[in-house]
Amino acid sequence: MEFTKSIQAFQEALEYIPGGVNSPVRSFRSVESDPVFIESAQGSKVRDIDGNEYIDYVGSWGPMILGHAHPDVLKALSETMQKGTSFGAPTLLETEMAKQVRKMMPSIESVRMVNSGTEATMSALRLARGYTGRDLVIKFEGCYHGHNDSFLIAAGSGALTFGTPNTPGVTTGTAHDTLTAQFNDLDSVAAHFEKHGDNIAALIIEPVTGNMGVVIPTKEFMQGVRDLCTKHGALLIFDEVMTGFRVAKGGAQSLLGIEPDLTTLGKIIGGGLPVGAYGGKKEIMDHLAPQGPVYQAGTLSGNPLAMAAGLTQLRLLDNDSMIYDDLERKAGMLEEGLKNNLRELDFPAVVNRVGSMFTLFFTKEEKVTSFADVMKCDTKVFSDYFKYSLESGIYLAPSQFEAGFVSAAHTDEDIQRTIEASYNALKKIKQKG
Ligand SMILES: Cc1ncc(COP(=O)(O)O)c(C=O)c1O
Ligand SMILES: N[C@H](C=O)CCC(=O)O
Repeated sequence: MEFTKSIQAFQEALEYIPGGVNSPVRSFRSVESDPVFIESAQGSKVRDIDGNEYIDYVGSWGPMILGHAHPDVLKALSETMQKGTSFGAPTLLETEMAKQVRKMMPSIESVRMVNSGTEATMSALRLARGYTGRDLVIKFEGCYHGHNDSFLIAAGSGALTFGTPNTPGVTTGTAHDTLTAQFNDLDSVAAHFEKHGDNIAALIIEPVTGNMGVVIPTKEFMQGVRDLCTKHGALLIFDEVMTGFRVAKGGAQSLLGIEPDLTTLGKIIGGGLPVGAYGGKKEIMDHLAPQGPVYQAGTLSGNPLAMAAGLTQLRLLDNDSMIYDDLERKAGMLEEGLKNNLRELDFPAVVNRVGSMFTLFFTKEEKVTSFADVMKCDTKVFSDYFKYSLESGIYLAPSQFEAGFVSAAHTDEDIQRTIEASYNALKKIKQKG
């Protein structure tokens, strides 16, 4: 494969954009390469500016559950834009979106639209603080909730990939108000509640993690977390920016059978446009301005183009009775194929998957159920695996600490090609020794 144009484009971008990218995870720095520049995408494939085509498992980091450039989403966008692109005034589309969200995720009685997942979690935390009159928040090591100061403490995703889980620029005071606990370790949560129970406003969690790779919670852990929040009067916030409408139609909360007090959303809800949302019980949401005293606003919030794309995507997901079964079947086929490869080649690694989210962890451990397990992964092996995959036309997230996404547009042939490419990549790594 030729990457000449991408290499040149990156050199130029470095001159004008910090690190050459508008979000750190897009850089291939942690896998010691230059990023490929994408020109177009269709269905399950992305194409770079050198003309190379890849089967895409990044899916714009989650939103593209129907695949790229879905004709219905494009049609909704093109029809909506003829009427104007932003009004800064209420539209019917916003209420339609709120109704659709409540239908698919009934714990969300009332929802406020924002422009990113980061805005959603930032606003949900402010609301939780305003509602409870308390200051502290519990988050989990390795979980990522966007780049708000309060959550860039022991953060996952790019912050973990690039070795800055506690980024400079966050004040000591802010960091002091964030308590960290261990995923799948209820004692670590209980200890905080015992010590600070009457000043904890909220506990925020990725109910299935994606930002340290896919780690699955035990039922006891999640129920225990719910019970501790209820007992101590703290709000339970499920950050479903990644898992919402992804792991199931009703998100991780429907899979786990646990109702959070607030939910944050993003990615899929925008159909590929910049959107976030947060919602929950009306009684809590009514503390937001103008109804209540907690202030949060946005010039472009509920933007008609974003609403049109997101609503179209959500309705397609809601109305197709087979779509989640089909995602499960294809992602299951991929999981089985990857596991067979590992067995055949006697290659130490673990595949974690929930619905259409998966991670292949390069570790000698039997299971990956905690942040400590994730930290034992061999990122050097991942780096080789990533590069061999890319060269054979498979586009993965350039970090061990991320999830891969299967979309409705992936075909069985795409999955088979991916399994073969994975086998070849593992074999090359073994031969290299
Ligand atoms: C679970 C989770 N929360 C929050 C965010 C932040 O969303 P955004 O990148 O849209 O700000 C992300 C992704 O970046 C995420 O995966
Ligand atoms: N892991 C992040 C979100 O899920 C990746 C997206 C980004 O930060 O650009």
